[in-house]
Amino acid sequence: MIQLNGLTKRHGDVLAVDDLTFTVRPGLVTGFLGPNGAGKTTTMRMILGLDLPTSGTATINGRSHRELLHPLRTVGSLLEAQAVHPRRSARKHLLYLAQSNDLPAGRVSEVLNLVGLSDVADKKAGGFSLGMSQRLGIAAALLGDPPVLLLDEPVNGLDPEGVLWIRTLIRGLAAEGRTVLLSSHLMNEMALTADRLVVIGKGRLIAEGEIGEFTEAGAAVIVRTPETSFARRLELSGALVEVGIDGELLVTGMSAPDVGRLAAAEGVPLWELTPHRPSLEEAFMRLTRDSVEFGAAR
Ligand SMILES: Nc1ncnc2c1ncn2[C@@H]1O[C@H](COP(=O)(O)OP(=O)(O)OP(=O)(O)O)[C@@H](O)[C@H]1O
Repeated sequence: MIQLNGLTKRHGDVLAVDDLTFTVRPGLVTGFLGPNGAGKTTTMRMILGLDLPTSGTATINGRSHRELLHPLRTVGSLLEAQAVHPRRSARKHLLYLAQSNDLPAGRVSEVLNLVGLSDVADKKAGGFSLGMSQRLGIAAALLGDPPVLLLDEPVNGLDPEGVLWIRTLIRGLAAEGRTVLLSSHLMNEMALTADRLVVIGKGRLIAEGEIGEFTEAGAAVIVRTPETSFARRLELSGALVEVGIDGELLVTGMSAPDVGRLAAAEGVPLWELTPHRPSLEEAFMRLTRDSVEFGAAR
């Protein structure tokens, strides 16, 4: 389990992370989302003891990272910037990590096999493609067989086969009871991989919950009718109505059957009555539209 309590990080004038409190539970994949500059990497770096909080705490299974005797046995991580010596082979890199964490050398071959790098294990890591480097990073994260994993943009640079591979791997790790915190900008991928979401913007918590709750919250009914006064009639019955660019009504707060019943009772002809559930991407854009650091003018 990962627990954040009032976690805050200030870089000069920038409040990169602002009083974050949330829990990442075991046995689930928790997606960590936010627009560019929201503070995701800074939060992960503080959980991993790479940045010191200005205030607040981050603990992994009840301890701060610096209290962990053999960190790789408790938490594995993949951060965007990979620190691998370019002239060192994948195997040597992992052996070095294993030694410094008192892990058996035999574990190195196991993780190389698990990530599909056995054939290139003795090649210099400097010549690896982005996808191979990601796989090496994942091998390092899994080296200590840790109960907690933090993965920042793990599908970066992977081809479709690699993306499917990592999705299956991550889901399997959570199914084994591990705690997995995963950040990604790819919403479709997140929708397929995560069970829960934590969304932040400008360093602050915006929302958290089961993935289905995010799309349910934005559920609407698309209505087309030649009767322009029907929008007002819907509002008088408690619905919220937005008019789309083609004149269609986007109705929230009322189910499709109730819209249909009201139309029938009023004798209003309907040309369309379609329940609409937003994609995770639409739900995310709606949630974070006030927290985008570098957005296009609207
Ligand atoms: N070392 C630093 N010095 C000054 N400002 C920093 C530093 N690190 C991060 N920031 C600022 O803190 C904020 C949060 O950055 P962070 O990289 O954590 O966001 P992010 O959500 O990971 O973004 P992205 O999705 O673009 O990777 C940004 O405004 C960033 O410019």
